[in-house]
Amino acid sequence: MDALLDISDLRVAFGSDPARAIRVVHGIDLRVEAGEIVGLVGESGSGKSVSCLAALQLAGARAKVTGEARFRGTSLLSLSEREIAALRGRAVAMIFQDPMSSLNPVKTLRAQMFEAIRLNNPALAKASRTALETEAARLLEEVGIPEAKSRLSAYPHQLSGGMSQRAMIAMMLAGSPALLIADEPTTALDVTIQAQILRLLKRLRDAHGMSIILITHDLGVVAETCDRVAVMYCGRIVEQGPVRTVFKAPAHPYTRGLLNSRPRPDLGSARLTPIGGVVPSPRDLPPGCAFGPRCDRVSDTCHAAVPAFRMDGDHGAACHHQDIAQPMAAMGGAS
Ligand SMILES: Nc1ncnc2c1ncn2[C@@H]1O[C@H](COP(=O)(O)OP(=O)(O)OP(=O)(O)O)[C@@H](O)[C@H]1O
Ligand code: NI
Repeated sequence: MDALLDISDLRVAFGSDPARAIRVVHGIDLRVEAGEIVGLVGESGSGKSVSCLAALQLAGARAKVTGEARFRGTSLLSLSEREIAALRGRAVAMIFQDPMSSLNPVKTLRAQMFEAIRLNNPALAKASRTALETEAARLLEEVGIPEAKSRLSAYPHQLSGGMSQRAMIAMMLAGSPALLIADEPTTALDVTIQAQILRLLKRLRDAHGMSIILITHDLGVVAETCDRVAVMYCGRIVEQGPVRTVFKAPAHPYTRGLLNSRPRPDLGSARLTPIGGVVPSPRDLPPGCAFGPRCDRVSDTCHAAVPAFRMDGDHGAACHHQDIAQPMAAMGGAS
């Protein structure tokens, strides 16, 4: 059966002159099944956002995108602007880190909810004010905004960060999307609110069978929320698999590094071991494996060739030394 979303060999470069274009995504493969929550992790600049934006034709006019991104079998990259615009919001929705910047500061929640409903729910495109009001209140209640009807007159600045993100999620639900791409949706929120929003996303998946791609820096968020995880480094997916498997027995040294550097309040900050070195710039990638210069297992082979991605069952990695994959016994797995 077709996956809900099937990205294959997706490449993104920026710049109009092909000879001088900066290549930032180097051929990624990612499948998302119906009802699945897939985490996309990696340090800043690894290409998480650009990959998702490119698949939806949102990477901007300067982006040169090749490869394939199929949604329910339809090739997204070959849709016309009108066709993809119709799909965005309805079948596929995106939410971002800073809900405040996505909300219009001079419009009430009511006006913005009505707009989202009219635009993304064809059945209510010409609905009466009463019908829109009922639907807006229903959506706000679904995302856990109490006394929804009375909140509709609020302006964005009257909502807390958590409430704003809930409101954004309510607007996105107006179109009943099958896939939600959530780009760092909780990074700007404090820990308690973050946990509430993540629980909300899981509840929406359970209630509607919605698939979610959750972009995050935070492996704790992945462990809590995701079924599968894909780890990106310098524009490539270097490891992917079920969250449990990847946390218990990471096959790529970069994944092991991320797991080791994850803050573990239970162990005290003394256990924090950051990955040495810095992420190379996409203008200046090292030859061979891009993680080579930071890797404790690096060998001549690593500098000579980019390692191919090898899948073993449902878990795979791109490392010349992945046979050295070791259980993360000391980490306690995905608790
Ligand atoms: N419009 C653009 N023009 C040129 N380069 C871009 C553009 N957008 C992104 N990039 C570059 O593409 C690379 C990947 O960026 P991207 O935003 O996808 O990273 P990310 O993994 O989402 O990081 P973060 O965690 O910081 O959001 C970066 O080197 C970035 O500078
Ligand atoms: Ni990003």
